[in-house]
Amino acid sequence: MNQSVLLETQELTIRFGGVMAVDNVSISIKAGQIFGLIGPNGAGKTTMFNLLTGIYRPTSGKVFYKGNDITSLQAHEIAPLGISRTFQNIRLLQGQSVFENILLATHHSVTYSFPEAFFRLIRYRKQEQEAQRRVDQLLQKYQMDHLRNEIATELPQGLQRKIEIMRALATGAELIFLDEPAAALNPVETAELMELIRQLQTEGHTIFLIEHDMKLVKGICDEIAVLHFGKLLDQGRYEKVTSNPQVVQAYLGRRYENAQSS
Ligand SMILES: Nc1ncnc2c1ncn2[C@@H]1O[C@H](COP(=O)(O)OP(=O)(O)OP(=O)(O)O)[C@@H](O)[C@H]1O
Repeated sequence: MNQSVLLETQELTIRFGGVMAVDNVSISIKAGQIFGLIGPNGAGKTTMFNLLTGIYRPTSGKVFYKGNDITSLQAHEIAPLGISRTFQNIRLLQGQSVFENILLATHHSVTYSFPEAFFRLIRYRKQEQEAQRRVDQLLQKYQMDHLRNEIATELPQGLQRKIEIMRALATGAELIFLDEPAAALNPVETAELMELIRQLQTEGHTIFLIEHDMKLVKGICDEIAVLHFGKLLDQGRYEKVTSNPQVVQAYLGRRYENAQSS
């Protein structure tokens, strides 16, 4: 596995009024890792994702991707760098097929230059055909082609999550953020999700996920970080971090016992 640092935060901080939602957090994620972010409700995990994907601008601190400072970039500038995300609440388009939902995600990469206005239609059609071909390839690769024309929002939760992940893949993302991907999934769906995430890692993707399901975290994460009231309590391998008394006291308790008994 390539162990170079892919994403790094330095003393990242955001304050909302009197709340330090993310407070001086420095973490680093290596290329090819599955990295988990855990912590109690309201600890700042989703805010951290929002900072890293250009939705929020930090009060102070820096974000580096492949060694480049991306702190001040906006979401539409970050996605083309090869960073994509899924959300805590599944955000698929109502009434649209699986194919259309994934195709839409490719549209940020469809470009045409102004001086070529006359040829724009031809160019657009070509790019659209290429995007459709890519989506069909993805559907085949991840055994979803039989669901191509199904309405995405009518499928079981596990498949909807998978479609969301495929939307992220369709953008060509190298680094994928997953915000509570196992939320609302049953144990079979969670096991399939873990397999999919492992497969993505094997294919060279780096995964940064937020999760409360400690069996999933223990099962697939190479490293984890723990947030508590916006502060980083610890970062490192699962066994080391989960034996840190501060972490146990702040968050783990029963969750940790459940994961250990698996
Ligand atoms: N846009 C905002 N404006 C004001 N406060 C915010 C905003 N976004 C987040 N917060 C606050 O920041 C803190 C961290 O919230 P965040 O949603 O990041 O927590 P979390 O760790 O993702 O929690 P959960 O596990 O419940 O999803 C909370 O106190 C929240 O109310």
